[in-house]
Amino acid sequence: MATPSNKLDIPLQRCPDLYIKVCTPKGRGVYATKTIPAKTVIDVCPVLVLGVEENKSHIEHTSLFHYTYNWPITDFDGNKQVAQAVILGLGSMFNHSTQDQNVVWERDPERLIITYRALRDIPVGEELCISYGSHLTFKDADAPVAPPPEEELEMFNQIQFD
Ligand SMILES: C[S@@+](CC[C@H](N)C(=O)[O-])C[C@H]1O[C@@H](n2cnc3c(N)ncnc32)[C@H](O)[C@@H]1O
Repeated sequence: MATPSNKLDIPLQRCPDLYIKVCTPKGRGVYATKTIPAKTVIDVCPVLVLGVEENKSHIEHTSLFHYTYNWPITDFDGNKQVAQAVILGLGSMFNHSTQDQNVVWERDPERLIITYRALRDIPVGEELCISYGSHLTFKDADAPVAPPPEEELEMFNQIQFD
């Protein structure tokens, strides 16, 4: 058996208890086939960092735009910039959840990978979701539904007089 010998080599790890469900309200998504314990490594994904110009001139005009992550880089003059990166492996399949994120991710800029881990126990059948932050480019299928105004007023009255 060969093991990685260089410290920059990347041992891969993917949780096997997953499947991609198609035709969900968010398109395709990653779901658990078994309960996944908190802190389990879900996937280690290599990334492809795009040049800032390449991204602006080309990628932003394609569907790939909806799959890229911000990626901090330092240019040749030592200036810090935010580039974009395409995440290979399962990373590009995780949908967003505002209220029920159950997967966290961590960049490794030196080795050009992202590691995804379970934030808590994920029960069988649940979708694995990350957070894309607060600037979404689509209508959030998980957004909390605001109560109709009369119901809101009733709730307010209850809080005041109960
Ligand atoms: C990185 S892709 C995720 C995989 C994608 N669902 C697919 O089928 O290829 C990001 C896209 O998924 C969809 N998506 C992710 N989270 C969503 C959410 N909370 N509500 C609605 N659509 C979502 C949006 O179309 C978004 O541009």
